[in-house]
Amino acid sequence: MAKESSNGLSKPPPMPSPLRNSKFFQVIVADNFFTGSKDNLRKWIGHPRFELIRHDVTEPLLVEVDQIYHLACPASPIFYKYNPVKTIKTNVIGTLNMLGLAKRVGARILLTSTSEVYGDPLEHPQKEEYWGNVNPIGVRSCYDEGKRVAETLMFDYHRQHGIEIRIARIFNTYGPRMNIDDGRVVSNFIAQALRGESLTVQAPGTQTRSFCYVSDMVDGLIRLMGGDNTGPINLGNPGEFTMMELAETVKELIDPKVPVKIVENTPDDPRQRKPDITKAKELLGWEPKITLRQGLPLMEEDFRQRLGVPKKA
Ligand SMILES: O=c1ccn([C@@H]2O[C@H](COP(=O)(O)OP(=O)(O)O[C@H]3OC[C@@H](O)[C@H](O)[C@H]3O)[C@@H](O)[C@H]2O)c(=O)[nH]1
Repeated sequence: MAKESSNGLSKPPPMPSPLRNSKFFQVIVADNFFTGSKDNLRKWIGHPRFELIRHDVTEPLLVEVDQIYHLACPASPIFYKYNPVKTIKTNVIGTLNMLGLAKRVGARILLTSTSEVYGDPLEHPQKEEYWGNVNPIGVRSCYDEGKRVAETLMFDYHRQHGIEIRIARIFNTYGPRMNIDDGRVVSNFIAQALRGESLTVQAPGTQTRSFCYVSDMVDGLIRLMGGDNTGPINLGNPGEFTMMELAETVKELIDPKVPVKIVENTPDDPRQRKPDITKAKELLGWEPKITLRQGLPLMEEDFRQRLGVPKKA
């Protein structure tokens, strides 16, 4: 049972799943493949302790598990805005279904929430105690309000039913095997530079983000799941860059000749984001190891292979 709960626990948890005592890990992946790809799972398909189910979390899922990583929801703004009703359904109905599953089988459940719960933040860097500055009727709200409701549901199930919960607030994350057309800034710039196209910096270019390499993120999520703290805990790399700086770094790495083009932005774009990761350091012993300058070349290599662009001699 979680030792730390900021809001007090009213009920003991359901009997923990007996699967906790099993000798081997088995992994079941459920994905509707709206943004995910089977190709990324190729090496596990056919493994005796791996199972892949085409499933949409907006429908109930009946499986026997002892840990649930509830990662479902498109995370790129262009994808989550594409079908906003579906996005909020995924966050509300999907989270209810996953919590229902956790309750039925006595599993611990981890939600990947987001830095977007802080909205366009008025505090910088963002601490977990900050309640955020979110527009409830904006075009991003299907995602940021969706994730805020998902956090609420997690805590309500924790307080009312004793479910063991973990919440991570993930900041912008990148790495190999990311969808080339994901639409987020790191994958866009790398793909554009490799194709010799202009890097599309959305105006004004002074807005900032903090970029976390995928293996650091996965390490943080596993520590959070295995630890004693409910969260929410920020997981992100505190290195902060303007989009113009990111474009210059990608140019320098891949092709100094590609131009930078300032393009139109949407009015909802947050101006700054940087995690305060004191909690993750203290409670999980976690901090990112891979800097942006170390992570970008690893992603470049993977994108080169997939785009068929050889390295210049
Ligand atoms: O081609 C592009 C794409 C994006 N951008 C800019 O880059 C910045 C970052 O945008 P991204 O699309 O990568 O995503 P955001 O950082 O806004 O949100 C993301 O970060 C937090 C995650 O939890 C969310 O899943 C995701 O929404 C924005 O200021 C955007 O205007 C560009 O300058 N050019």
